[in-house]
Amino acid sequence: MAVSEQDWRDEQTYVDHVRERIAERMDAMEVKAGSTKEDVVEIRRNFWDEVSVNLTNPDDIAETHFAIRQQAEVLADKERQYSTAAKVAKTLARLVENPFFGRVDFREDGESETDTVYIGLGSFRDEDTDEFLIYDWRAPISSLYYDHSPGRVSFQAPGGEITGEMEVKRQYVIRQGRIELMFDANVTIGDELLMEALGRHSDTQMRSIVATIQQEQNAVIRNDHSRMLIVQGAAGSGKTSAALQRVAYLLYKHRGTLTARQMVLFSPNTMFNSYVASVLPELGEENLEQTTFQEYLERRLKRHFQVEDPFDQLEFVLTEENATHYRARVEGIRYKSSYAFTRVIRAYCESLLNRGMRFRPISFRGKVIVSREQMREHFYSYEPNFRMNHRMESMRKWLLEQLVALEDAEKDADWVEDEVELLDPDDYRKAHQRVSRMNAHRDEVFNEHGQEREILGRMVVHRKLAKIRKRVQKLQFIDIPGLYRTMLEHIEEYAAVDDREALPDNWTDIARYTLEAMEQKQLPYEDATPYLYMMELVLGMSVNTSIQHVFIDEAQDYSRLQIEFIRHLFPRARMTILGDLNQSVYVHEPALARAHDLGDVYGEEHTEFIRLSRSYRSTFEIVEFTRRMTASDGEIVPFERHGERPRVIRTTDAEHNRRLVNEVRSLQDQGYSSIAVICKTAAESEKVYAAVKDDIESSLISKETTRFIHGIVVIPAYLAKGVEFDAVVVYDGSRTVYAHEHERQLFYTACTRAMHELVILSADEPSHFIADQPKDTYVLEHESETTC
Ligand SMILES: Nc1ncnc2c1ncn2[C@@H]1O[C@H](COP(=O)(O)OP(=O)(O)OP(=O)(O)O)[C@@H](O)[C@H]1O
Repeated sequence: MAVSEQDWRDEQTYVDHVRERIAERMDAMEVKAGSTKEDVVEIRRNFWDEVSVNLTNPDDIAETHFAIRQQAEVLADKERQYSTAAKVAKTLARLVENPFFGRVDFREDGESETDTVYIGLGSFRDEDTDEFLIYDWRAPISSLYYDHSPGRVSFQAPGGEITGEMEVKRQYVIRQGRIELMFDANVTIGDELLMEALGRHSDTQMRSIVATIQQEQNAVIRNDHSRMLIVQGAAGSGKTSAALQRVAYLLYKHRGTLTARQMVLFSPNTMFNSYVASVLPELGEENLEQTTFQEYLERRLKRHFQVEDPFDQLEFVLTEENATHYRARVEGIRYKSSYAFTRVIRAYCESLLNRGMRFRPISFRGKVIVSREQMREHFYSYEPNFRMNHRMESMRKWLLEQLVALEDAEKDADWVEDEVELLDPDDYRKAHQRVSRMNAHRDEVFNEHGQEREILGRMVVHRKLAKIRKRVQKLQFIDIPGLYRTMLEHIEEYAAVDDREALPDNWTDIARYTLEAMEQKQLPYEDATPYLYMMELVLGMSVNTSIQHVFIDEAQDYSRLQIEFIRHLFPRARMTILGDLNQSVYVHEPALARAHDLGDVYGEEHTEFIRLSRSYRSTFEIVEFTRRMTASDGEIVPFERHGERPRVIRTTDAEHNRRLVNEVRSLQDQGYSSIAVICKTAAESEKVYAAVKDDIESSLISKETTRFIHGIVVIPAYLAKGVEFDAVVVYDGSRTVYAHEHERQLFYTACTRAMHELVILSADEPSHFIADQPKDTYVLEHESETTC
């Protein structure tokens, strides 16, 4: 709807007025922040002058302690004031540039006056009139802007639902205080503004989307009742964006009780972390902790094994087809990610209460002091219904007692005698003091020398046993690798009758692959979570109770067991999982494949599913081409932003790399600066990079890359997951490269990274993932016809 010239003038006047008030506040804040900072410096400098330290007697000590605490509290309070002021100052600096992006005029039922609500990145209240000149985009009333068109509307306020009439919904693009675009929208968030946002070139960092959040995304962002929120959405439908704006929303809604440190995001790789790191700071919030599941596995298992990462596992699947154990391994990966295998692990651990627990003997100076048999006997002397965690606690206690008994038994041994001679004078002094204290109130004269000798002897043995004690404390007397091995070797005994069918025929080969790797102190990725799960069931779950919200992005990469594992790890947390089955590049069974079964992780009533079907990243033409590669093409809706149709270029081996260089150059000439040459594997990426690096300035991305790099990159498809580029050149989309069904998702992921242009080179006949598409969704060129 057109906006009149008078409206433009009025709105600009309002912008000017708001900016003036913000600027005044900024000046005032600067003065205040300056004086708070001076206070902080002053208190730090004079900290000890303000505290009188007197340690003469217990009363003085207590008084000194109290004075220090009081002074530390004053300092902490000032520091808090300063950091709050700094945060407000940052928000004001953002608001002065771009005070708001939306407006709704709302008349609440029963009221005669219409409120004009301007919506921006943060709230701003005029302190003289007590009027909100800008509302934070996360305020309850702001949801009107995201959820409704003008007409009858309602929103949820803390006190309940508020209904009324929305008379105007207006959107703005304001840069450095000038309104550049403005229009009235009558359908959700007007396409013009979104078009403007999506038409821009990509960046090294993801941007916030607050001005153009769509209704379906808003449902994800503001969902505050589900314990588990499962978001499934097409490539480019804004899952990651919605997740990050959701973090900002939750931090706003629960300010005072929730901090960024109580939230954690599991992401696909460290490069992705750097890509999304600027969104929350842009929204005026601190970043939440970001990690990868692999980091967690390695942290827990590195003492025992070198844990394979998912990328190496995938490289194996994509490149080692001729290996003798290929089929066994691929089937093993699938089976071990299934829920049937999780049940086997549980059944096995349950059976250990009756038999089969494996122990490591405890030896000291080459002599077994507690044998496996003794431990086994003790372990199985408990009542059968004595649970595993209680047994472990009792075993630990019992073994520590054995060590104390050993101190007693060994203290007079000859080797101890020798070691006593070598003790420090300080140890002698300590032993002497102890003896004096012991004898202080006794009338008889004791053999003080003998007493000291005994203390010193115990000291020697106690110290020698330190390592063993630590191992006992950590329950390292349980042979976890041995247990896992036994479970693999005798799996049929533990698979319930219903689950036996799920067991692959070639299980012996599958087990052998893992056992051989374990011999080499390596753990295949498909075994890492099952192994850790079994370990936790036996030794007790480690938990982190401070985390309140867990976000899992690219959730299609997780098995059901991994999701459950995370749930146990953070027992107090709510979980938001976001994924796209069409991008399941790994061969394991993704938990999302049976998303509705995930309802029982927290219970159906606490679980909600949301589907995002609009795809925003790529042009209409790219989405039309890619969506049919998936099984859910009907659920993927392109956004009406048009561009060129994808081009498939049939090359020859001899001309392939030259054509690649020409294509990249031509894309650069069209003004695209972020261009990805997407290869199938790391090995292919290395080869391509070596071949073209002298002709085009580019960077090779590997799993070790930690920063998202702008410019031209050569990258394996699986590492490009989650990120995007202005233009994508798929290095070789021929049928010899993308031949198998399990490579469909990889190919789809590669193609859907493109925002504006997609080019696919093909050194042979194009893959059937391309050939099966309707011919009018892409342009097929032949090298001979188009060589420039
Ligand atoms: N409401 C929106 N307004 C503006 N841009 C949006 C919106 N939603 C998504 N986008 C843009 O679309 C692109 C894709 O978003 P995002 O990466 O969040 O999608 P995704 O679903 O996580 O994608 P994928 O699964 O393919 O990694 C980003 O450039 C993002 O900024």
